[in-house]
Amino acid sequence: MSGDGDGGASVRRLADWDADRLRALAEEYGTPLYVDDLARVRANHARLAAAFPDAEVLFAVKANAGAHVLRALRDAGAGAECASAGELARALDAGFDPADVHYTAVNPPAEDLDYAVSVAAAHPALTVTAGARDTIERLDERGFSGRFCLRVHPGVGAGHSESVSTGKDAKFGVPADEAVEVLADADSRGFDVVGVHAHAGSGIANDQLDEHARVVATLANVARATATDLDLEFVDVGGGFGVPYHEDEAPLDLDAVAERTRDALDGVDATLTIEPGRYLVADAGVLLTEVNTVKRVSESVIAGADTGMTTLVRPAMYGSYHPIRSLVADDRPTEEVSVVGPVCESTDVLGEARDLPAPERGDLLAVGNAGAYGVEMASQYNSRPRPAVVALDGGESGVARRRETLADVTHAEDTADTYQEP
Ligand SMILES: Cc1ncc(COP(=O)(O)O)c(C=O)c1O
Ligand SMILES: N[C@@H](CCCC[NH3+])C(=O)O
Repeated sequence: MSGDGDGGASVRRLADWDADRLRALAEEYGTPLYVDDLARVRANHARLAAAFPDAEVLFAVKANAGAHVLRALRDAGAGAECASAGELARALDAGFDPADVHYTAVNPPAEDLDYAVSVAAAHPALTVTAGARDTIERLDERGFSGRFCLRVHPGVGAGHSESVSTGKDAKFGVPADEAVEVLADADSRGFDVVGVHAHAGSGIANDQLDEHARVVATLANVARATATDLDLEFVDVGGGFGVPYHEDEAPLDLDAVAERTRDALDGVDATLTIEPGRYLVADAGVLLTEVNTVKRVSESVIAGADTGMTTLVRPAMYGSYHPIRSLVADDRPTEEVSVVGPVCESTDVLGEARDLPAPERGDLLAVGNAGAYGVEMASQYNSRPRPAVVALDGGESGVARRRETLADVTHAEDTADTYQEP
């Protein structure tokens, strides 16, 4: 793990992290602990920006909304794509210029829309993206007349699993064959129509570039069909750029993605916008957890760790693979180990049948690629406080998010009145 985020390397594997540094961080801050390396975030942004030199890059805040990450990406020159009022507030707090911020609503609650419309009134440079006729009407009802982008349902999906494919038979966007009419409607309501958007799904791999290209081509067709009536500023082809989770998986061929994107745009006269989340932060983060229980059940070895699905839900939720490394001296014999958490669910597993040094109580484990959709999807299920997050930057480290306490778990409840009043 070098201080420059491993420079231009297109992937940082879990094995590349400095074990001594991770052990020292666990010692200093305790476990479970998320570690986000900001140098790596910046390196990922620089590589992406180099592959898409003419594109506007918006960071999909949902992947990791920590202020440390947002500030690092803002300073690197990225904008922000926000899926909720909360993400919008966090992006503005982190100092993003509203001109570089898109609020991309999916059937937004009324409070979200009220907030977004008020932000748009105060900051006319903000772009609001909607993917339903209802959302357009609800914006109109609130007097919105700002920069507007239409999310299109392209009819083509992609991603690491069916559950994260958004482009086909899903709730997102207006069907592509209705897009021209809906854009004209938004225009007639006085919205400043500036763009079209689509997102195929999350975790697009090298063998899904055809799907990606079809999504881009669909948007390009919509843009061309409206060109005489509307002066579209940008075509936003979404995010979804995948990263390798398995140790032997090849990195995404970013140049190929960029080339297929340019080809599919086929000369459309508008800025290309991309909104990656995972690609910028996944391999910049690890989760550190300590083994507190070792069991040998039949032929299996189970290492019970001090955290699991409440901290990193992806394995339980999608069956996702995250690399796991034991940070103990590697002179122990290797065994096939399942790493499980402390939650009362059988799916509370961080990794199954991994070749690891025979586990012992007190071992420190690192779970890789935890920088995206890790702490963001953490919960307090089983009344478990969420872990701390530490930011690394070169030789420096500091708490980016403090460890929650039991008081944080109960603070929204007025315990004295519980069960007293209806
Ligand atoms: C609209 C939109 N943009 C961007 C993203 C970011 O996706 P990823 O983190 O896979 O790049 C998502 C999530 O899938 C999304 O729904
Ligand atoms: N949360 C998902 C990705 C979905 C992103 C939001 N559309 C994951 O962890 O892979």
